[in-house]
Amino acid sequence: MKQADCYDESTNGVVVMVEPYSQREQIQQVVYRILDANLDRVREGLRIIEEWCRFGLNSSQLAGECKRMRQEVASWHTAELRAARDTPGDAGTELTHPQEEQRASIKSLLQANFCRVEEALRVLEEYGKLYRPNMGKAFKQMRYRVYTLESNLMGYQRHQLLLRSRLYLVTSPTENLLETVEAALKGGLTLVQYRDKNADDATRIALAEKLRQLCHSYNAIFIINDRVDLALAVDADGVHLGQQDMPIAIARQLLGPHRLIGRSTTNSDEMQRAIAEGADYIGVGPVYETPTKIGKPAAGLEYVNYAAKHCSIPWFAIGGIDPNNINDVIDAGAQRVAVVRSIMQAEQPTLVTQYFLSQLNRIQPSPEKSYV
Ligand SMILES: Cc1ncc(COP(=O)(O)OP(=O)(O)O)c(N)n1
Ligand SMILES: Cc1nc(C(=O)O)sc1CCOP(=O)(O)O
Ligand SMILES: [Mg+2]
Repeated sequence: MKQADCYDESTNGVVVMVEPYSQREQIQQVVYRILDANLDRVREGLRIIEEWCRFGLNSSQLAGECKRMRQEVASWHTAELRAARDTPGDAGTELTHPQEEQRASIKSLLQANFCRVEEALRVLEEYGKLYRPNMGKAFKQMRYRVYTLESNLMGYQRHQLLLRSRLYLVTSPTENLLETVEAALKGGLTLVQYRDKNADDATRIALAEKLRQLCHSYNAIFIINDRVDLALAVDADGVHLGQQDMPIAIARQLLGPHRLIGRSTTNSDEMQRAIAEGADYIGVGPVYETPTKIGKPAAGLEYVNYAAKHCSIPWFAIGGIDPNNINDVIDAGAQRVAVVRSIMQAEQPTLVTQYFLSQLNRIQPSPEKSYV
């Protein structure tokens, strides 16, 4: 109705007959309500994402992009759209999905809100065409900006976590793989690589899916050893490639700019090539000879020392590192280490993880050198 329904206090109970909306006007009101609700939805979702960019990632660039989009959305939220709001009459306000009540991680919280924003933008794009000639186009463009923001944010987030990660667990096949990895995650581990040289692909995919979920529920990075196709299949955070594995340039083409690529290196030439080819991190080793990689001669603490002086990207000393020699490796200049047996074969993986981290966290983080 355009005026008070039937009873109006201002007329002391005198019934005022009002002219009903025409069918066309009723439809217009519905469109206004849809636009009003979805403009709010986009702004709320962007605000939730913006808070993480600002306080969680300290990224004024990503937070600024969220803010600019919120302001643009606000400029479309006219008084007539707001006036159409009818919250008590909205049949959708009580509909919630059980997953809205619970979020497993920051990643799933962000993904849920990106999804909400993108859906609402699509609604604004379609119904907006009925309201203003250029509204559909404006929200289509914004939807693409949000896709770009999502991809940048997820990539940035991964990279930040890589920079903060001091300990890297490379798994070996065992019956209680998930339990052992979870125990290490409970000890504060933030970087895991799934490595199994012998399992068939079906087994690898099934285990990798479970490991990815587990790692992400602890806000840890999940990497696949050797296989770019498996990394894509299970939506891993990246891949680790040795000198005989796929060239980095091809892996980058397949994985896109935001997933991580690690490379094994044994000497300064391999290190410098890996950096030039765009690796996100390198393995530096074997520091000591190890039964986990039979036949690979030790590169020794000298190479660790070289990496400490010359490596411009995050690097992990690997090979034969255990609680007894970790301090020698640290003294040679390592700030990050990768281990297999020390955690996979530990009786108490949580305690061993905590011990490694306690030693590694004693070192002041020095920025990666900007020269090689
Ligand atoms: C962190 C890390 N560093 C080195 C390796 C070894 O990779 P590669 O040389 O390809 O040997 P395999 O692991 O495939 O046997 C690694 N996996 N992780
Ligand atoms: C998988 C691997 N790569 C290495 C390299 O130097 O490239 S050493 C290594 C095995 C490390 O196992 P552990 O911690 O049990 O010694
Ligand atoms: Mg390999």
